[in-house]
Amino acid sequence: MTRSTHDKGACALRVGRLFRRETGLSCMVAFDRTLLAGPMERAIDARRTVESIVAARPEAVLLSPGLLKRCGDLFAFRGAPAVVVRIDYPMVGDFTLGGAEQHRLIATPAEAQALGADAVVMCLISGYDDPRLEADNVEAVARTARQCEALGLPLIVEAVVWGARESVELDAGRIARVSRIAAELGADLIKTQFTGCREQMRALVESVPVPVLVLGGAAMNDAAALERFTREALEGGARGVIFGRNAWQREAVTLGIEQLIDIVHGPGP
Ligand SMILES: O=C(CO)COP(=O)(O)O
Repeated sequence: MTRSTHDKGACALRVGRLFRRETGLSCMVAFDRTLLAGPMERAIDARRTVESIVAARPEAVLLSPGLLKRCGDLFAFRGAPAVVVRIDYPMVGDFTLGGAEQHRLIATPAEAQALGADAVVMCLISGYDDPRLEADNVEAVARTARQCEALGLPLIVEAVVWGARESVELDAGRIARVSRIAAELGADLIKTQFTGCREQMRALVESVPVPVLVLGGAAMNDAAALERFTREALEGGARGVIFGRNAWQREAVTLGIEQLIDIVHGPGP
């Protein structure tokens, strides 16, 4: 078997493990915001938050490299969620450095895999104030995709319209554009924004040749609104969700995530 055949198979195998067999969908929890924001409400004791997330058994949990080092043992049992590691540091929006946008890699795919990663995440951001940053970001995604291919490690690209040049209003066309670019650069999965419109999600999904997951954004604090948002995205063809604050900032973290899992997959037997 040639190396490339083997690696393509390894990546497909690992991508498949991120989805529930019965539904073909995935409910992931992103607990990586504190990498950029520092301590946050309901995430002061990071290990406790990870414990509460893992107890709900989502398909995967997204963590920073440092938190995986401190909390990896919480995933060391059969049937535990997969571990996805963020390997970049996007300084945009609230996270600019002294007001200036930047983007940096913080680990290689091989380093993340050595920590126990089943997949890695990095951003492709459309809308930096300085367009050269977008070019650098494109190059970093492409280089990382080639490294992931050599390891058979899935690359999830968070393809988003975020930077200083973008308006706050979500633009479905621009989101679809950056998602397609991410897939063409070599992403195995896309994590992107959802405008709330099923038809716009359908158009995006049809134009992107890899599975699409939607991110959650700021906590809605409204279970019905969150359910509606999730259902519309899935009806639009999204293969799942990867929610952060709308998962771990809920009042009862484990129960809230269990409810989210039921929305995605339907109630258990
Ligand atoms: O995109 C995310 C960070 O990876 C998810 O976090 P939020 O849902 O809290 O925005």
